[in-house]
Amino acid sequence: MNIFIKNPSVLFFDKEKVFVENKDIAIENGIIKYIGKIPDSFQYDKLIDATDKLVMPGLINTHTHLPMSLFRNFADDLPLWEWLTEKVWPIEPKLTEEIVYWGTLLSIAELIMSGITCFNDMYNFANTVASAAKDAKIRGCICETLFDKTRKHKSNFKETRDLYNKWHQSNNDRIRVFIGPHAPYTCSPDYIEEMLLLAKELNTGIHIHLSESIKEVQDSFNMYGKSPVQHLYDLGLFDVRTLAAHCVHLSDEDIQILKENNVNVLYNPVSNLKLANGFAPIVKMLEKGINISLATDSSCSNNNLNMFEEIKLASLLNKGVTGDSTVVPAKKSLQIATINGAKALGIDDKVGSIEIGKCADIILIDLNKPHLCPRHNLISLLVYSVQASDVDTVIVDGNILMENRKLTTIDLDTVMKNVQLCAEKLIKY
Ligand SMILES: CSC[C@H]1O[C@@H](n2cnc3c(O)ncnc32)[C@H](O)[C@@H]1O
Ligand SMILES: [Zn+2]
Repeated sequence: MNIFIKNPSVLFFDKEKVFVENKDIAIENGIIKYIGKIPDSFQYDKLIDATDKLVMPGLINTHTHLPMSLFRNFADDLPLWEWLTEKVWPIEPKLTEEIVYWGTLLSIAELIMSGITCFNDMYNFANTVASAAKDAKIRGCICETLFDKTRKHKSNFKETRDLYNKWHQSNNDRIRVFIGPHAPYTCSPDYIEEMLLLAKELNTGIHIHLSESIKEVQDSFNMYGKSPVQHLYDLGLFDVRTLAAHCVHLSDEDIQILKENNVNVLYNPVSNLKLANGFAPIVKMLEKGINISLATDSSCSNNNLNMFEEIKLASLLNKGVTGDSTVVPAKKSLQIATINGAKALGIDDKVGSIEIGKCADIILIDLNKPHLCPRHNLISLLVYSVQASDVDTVIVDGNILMENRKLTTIDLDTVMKNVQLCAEKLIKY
């Protein structure tokens, strides 16, 4: 389908410059074909009048556990270890493919409705997560979580290999597959080394939780005599593309290792606050030139998938923590939520910014709202004033997934009904 977006304000990135200009956009077969003057010869199937709308790259949520929408508001006000071992891990063995499918689809509806066009998920039943992503036509990276400690059975690599063979670069390259060691504290060194070999063989990356809590760091020193970052570095894990979620408790030496090894840090400000894990040293890492991207974590530790909350918090929290109101300015938060996510996932040649030749993964924000008036500065407006419900239209790979806030690929009433039934089956009140 060819789409003509007429008269929008458009958010552009040019290296470190972030700016808004009024330019028409033409999309041909999923690709941004023209920006600005559209040739009279351009034939389109769909005209979108974007007067009073702002077009920006779709948000990229780089660390999710999508099926955990089923556990929303089920385990709150607990520290990470109790949250995992007393509430979440006891209930996860009751999940089935069907339950996971509905939970994932609910999360995907929430992603689309808050302007997220791409996710990076870590969960079991990754095949089912991929099926839901395929059905909804959203872009996403998946991995089957691998544990060999704290679980009865060591997960084998067959599932990951099958997942890779079935899904990697499938659906017009909307779906990619990573290797998913859960964390340094749930995977033994030998097991991590085997995963590294697999990642090298399959030429893909690693998605892992890292240095999330003080307990994790203390346990690592007790067990290995070194920090979790140093431990993974010594195992050679950072030889492949690594996406490390959280990275809250880091020494200066850890930060240097992350920088020297091009580790991508997936920043989860709300989840880090809610589980009382603390504040990741984002300003220090940005100063070093580490690629920071943004994420929500799961609906069980957040308790939603609203990236606009994370964007605002990324700016506010780091000002509060450092006592410096100039750090993580609005434009930086917008980069962290879009192009930096694409860089982390290795797809910045395809998505993450509005550029000719890139895939049309874009969202339209309705500016005709009282809390968005007057419009002094559209970049500040996007970070400090916009709400997820202001997202009007969402396009992924040239497919319209939401128009005037109506989902086109998901029957939301059916999904919500099924999720409620599944949640009642899982959790007896
Ligand atoms: C079974 S797949 C993924 C695994 O990770 C657990 N999880 C969710 N959020 C976090 C987090 O913030 N830190 C560590 N582990 C987390 C989830 O419950 C699953 O068991
Ligand atoms: Zn997580």
